[in-house]
Amino acid sequence: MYHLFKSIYLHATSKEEYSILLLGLDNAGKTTLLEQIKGTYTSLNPNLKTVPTVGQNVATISLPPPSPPIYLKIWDVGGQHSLRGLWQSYYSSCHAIVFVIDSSDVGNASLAEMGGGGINDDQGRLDECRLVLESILSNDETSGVPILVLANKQDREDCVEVVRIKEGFVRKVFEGEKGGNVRDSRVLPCSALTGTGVKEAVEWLCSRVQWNKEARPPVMR
Ligand SMILES: Nc1nc2c(ncn2[C@@H]2O[C@H](COP(=O)(O)OP(=O)(O)OP(=O)(O)O)[C@@H](O)[C@H]2O)c(=O)[nH]1
Ligand SMILES: [Mg+2]
Repeated sequence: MYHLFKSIYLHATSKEEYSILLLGLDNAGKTTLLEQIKGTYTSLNPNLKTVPTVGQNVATISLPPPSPPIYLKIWDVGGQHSLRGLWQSYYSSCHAIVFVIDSSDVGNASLAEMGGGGINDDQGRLDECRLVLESILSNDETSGVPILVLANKQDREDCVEVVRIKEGFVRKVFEGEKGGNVRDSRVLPCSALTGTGVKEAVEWLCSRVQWNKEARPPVMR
């Protein structure tokens, strides 16, 4: 009887917790995004003066009503080339991935012919971004995991607009050979620095991890 009451009590008082993994090239804005999310959903002061991440940062948030009472545990990992090998150790336990792109560093001219840029094209880091996104999508352990692509730094004058990133880059990667399985995905604009688009991103994640909960069940906390 004790055990029955205990399990009823635990069920009534615990919340579902989902892990969200922030990935993307170094300098994309992952840590700034995590800080902005902390500032929006917790009483902690955001520190927007970031330094390159070596290792990981983590924050747990819950959304105010009418959002469902769940926790999102958000993992921010370093994006430098030498640190990307660590990413896969997070794949099997994450419930959604956010791929952050620096929209001012993907080369405006070359988006129309992704990967085929001539010598004078301003490629930015488009090719590197494509290879990294492809390697995430083609990993078996991310199969079926919802992916949100954030076209970050939309506050910058030299940014490429979200529709170009979506049509000229993301769609091609998802539909390409290394696109992996069909999965829930979305491309949204944001500015981690100013906070524009951050709530929309978190709300999308919140709904998608719950839709996918039979495939990737939450941890109870
Ligand atoms: N203008 C603008 N700058 C941004 C934005 N997001 C991040 N930055 C700047 O971009 C630089 C890198 O941001 P970080 O958040 O440290 O980048 P990161 O993705 O965590 O980088 P790593 O830790 O090396 O993987 C910092 O100077 C940020 O202030 C944004 O939305 N707009
Ligand atoms: Mg960082």
